This record gives sequence, structure tokens and C-alpha cells, in this order.
Amino acid sequence: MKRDLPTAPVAACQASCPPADEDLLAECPFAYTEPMPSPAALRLEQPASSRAMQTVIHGRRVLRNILDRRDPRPMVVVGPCSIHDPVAGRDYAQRLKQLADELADSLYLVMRVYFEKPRSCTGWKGLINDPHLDASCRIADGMREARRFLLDVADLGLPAATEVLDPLSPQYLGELLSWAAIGARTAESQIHREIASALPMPIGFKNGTDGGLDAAVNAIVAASRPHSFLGLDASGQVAIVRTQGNRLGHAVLRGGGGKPNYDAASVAQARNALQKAGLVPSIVVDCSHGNSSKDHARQKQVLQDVVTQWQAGEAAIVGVMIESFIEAGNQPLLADPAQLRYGCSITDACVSWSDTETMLREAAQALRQLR
Ligand SMILES: O=C[C@H](O)[C@H](O)COP(=O)(O)O
Ligand SMILES: C=C(OP(=O)(O)O)C(=O)O
Repeated sequence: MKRDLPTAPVAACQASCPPADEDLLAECPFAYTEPMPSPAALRLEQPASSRAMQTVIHGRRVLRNILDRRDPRPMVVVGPCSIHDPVAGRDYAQRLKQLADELADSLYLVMRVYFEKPRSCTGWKGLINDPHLDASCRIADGMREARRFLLDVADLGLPAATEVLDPLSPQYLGELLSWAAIGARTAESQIHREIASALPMPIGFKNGTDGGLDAAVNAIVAASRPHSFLGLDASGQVAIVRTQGNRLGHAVLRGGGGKPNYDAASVAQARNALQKAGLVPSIVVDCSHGNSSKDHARQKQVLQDVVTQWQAGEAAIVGVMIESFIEAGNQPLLADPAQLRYGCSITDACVSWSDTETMLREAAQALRQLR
């Protein structure tokens, strides 16, 4: 069967397929390539300030101390489901920095700065992939935009967290992150476990979309070991990457398979599974996704349940994740992005900024009373 090939792939294909025969052309790979600046080139173009690097390193150190139980505060990874409008994202970061300072005695706030969205099937794949929100997929622009955004967040003194999805992105952005997640759809992937073993920050591995824990537990063990794999060096050269293993892997319970898993019984089950695998049980509860049935308003109940578990002495829960933005809910991505509602998610629904403040102030107050 003959396929209709778009113009650019046809041109590239014709150059690489010896005879310009129609049938052979139809068998050509349906792909073509464009150059991308190297990680070193982008770092040179957008260098990190010393304040930014101090923020990142301090963030990693605090999170390591939380995981090693040397800092009693829970971590709170909080922010939009995805950054689609860097102006609204910066506005959010400024608000969050103030709240982080206010609650620093009880909670350690890290901004969720998610640029890459793993889709169940299809959909907008995030700011790096499609920064202009129009399917033009200008990835070099997206990477620059993402790096600029992380630099600005770090310059505010706010540590940042992201999901590592594309295997090459950490070379461009990894130095600016204090925490990273491997998502529910990729925790079972060997490639992502290898990358996690190379990263210099704590990594949360999510349970599977079916709610199963095995992928996350196996991922934590696998990422803690040394690996050798193919990657990219800073100059953009394909390289053999040899890692030492990341001992700061932990589980993120996000619910799944139509059921939540933030409740005390599910947390006990996860704690036992981690211990059985020889791991120190460290769990972050994701208040969103399968734990909220994607109803943003339910994130508040999940957080309240976690606080109750802390009050009952549950030490395995070292943090929570909240999907939060300026406006509550979400909206569809419109053909004209200028018509989008300011500060409202175009991926999963988020709690509003004012609810975020209330939720976190209440949690901090409850923790103060526990001291
Ligand atoms: O966090 C975001 C989404 O849950 C994730 O990207 C999957 O989204 P989808 O099921 O709408 O594709
Ligand atoms: C995609 C996400 O989560 P999960 O991997 O749990 O679906 C996310 O946190 O944005």
C-alpha cells in the first residue's frame, strides 16, 4: 500500500534511498532529522548564575537529608501539571517562593516544573516538544525556553522538580534540578532506570498506571546500581555513559487501576514491599492522578489523610506532590493559544493558588503541633 509522505520527509528520503522508485520510496523510514544545538552550546548561551547553582545544590542537600531522616520536614513537590505559559509559570513561582519562606519551619517546598508530558495515547507533549502550542514542535526553542525558566526559578531561590521523560533532556537541564520523577508510564523502562542511576538528585519512581508497585520497587533497586549505556555527552557526541548508581531513589504513590493508594493500608503495603526489597521505605504521596481520580478538588482530602497518617506516626511518608496553578481546573488547548485562560492548566486539572495556600498552611500548622 502506498503512503502519502509529507514534503520534507520525501526530500530527505529521496536523498538517502538510491533509486527514486515510487515503491521503494514508500518503504523509506517515515522520518527525517534536523540539527539540535548541543547541551554545551545551550549551557554557554544560557549559563547558570552562582545563586542559581546554590539554590539547586542546597535543594538537593535538603532533599537528601529528608530521605536520610536528618531533616524532619516533609518535601512538597507542588506546581502546575505542566508549564505551558512561562509568564504565568513565573508568576506562580514568585507566589510559591513567598509561601516556601513562610512555611519553611515545617515544610520544604519544591516547585513542580514539568516540561515533558507522557501521554496515554496522544496529546500536547509539553513545552519542550511544542513550545508554541501549535504542533510546530520547535524543540530547540522549547529547550531554550525550559532552560531559561529553570534558571529564573533557581535565581528566585526556589528548588525545582521535573519528570525525566526524554532520555536526552537531562544533559540540557539536569544541572538545574533538585528532584526528578520517573513517571508511571516509564518506571518499568530500563532506559529510564539507567538514566536515573546517572542523575545527581533524588529520584521518585511512580507506581504503574495499573496501581502495581513492582515497577517502582524494581526501578529503585535497579537505579541504585552502576550501569553502562548509550547516551550523549555535553558536546552532543553519542557516548557510553558509565554510572555509579543513585542511592536516593524512592517511591511515589499515585494511585492507579481505578483505585487510590494514599490511605494508611496502601502506604503500609508499599512500606512492606520496599522493606522486603532491602530498601529504606521512603514514600512520596502524589495527591493527584489516580489518587484524586483526576478531580483536582480531591487533592485536599488526600493531603488531609496524609497529615492524619503523620499524626499517627507514619514515618515512611517523606513528602507529597500537589498539582496546583493560579486558577483551579483545566482547559482544552485552543487553536489560538492567545485565547487561553491565564494561569489555568492545559493538561491535568490543578487546585487554585488560594486553595494551595490554605492546604499547605493547614498542613504546616498540623505539623507544628506535632513537635
Ligand atoms: O500528568 C499528566 C497526565 O496525567 C499524563 O500526561 C497523561 O495524560 P493523558 O492520559 O491525558 O494522556
Ligand atoms: C504524568 C504524571 O504523572 P504519572 O506518571 O503519575 O501519570 C505527572 O506527574 O505529570
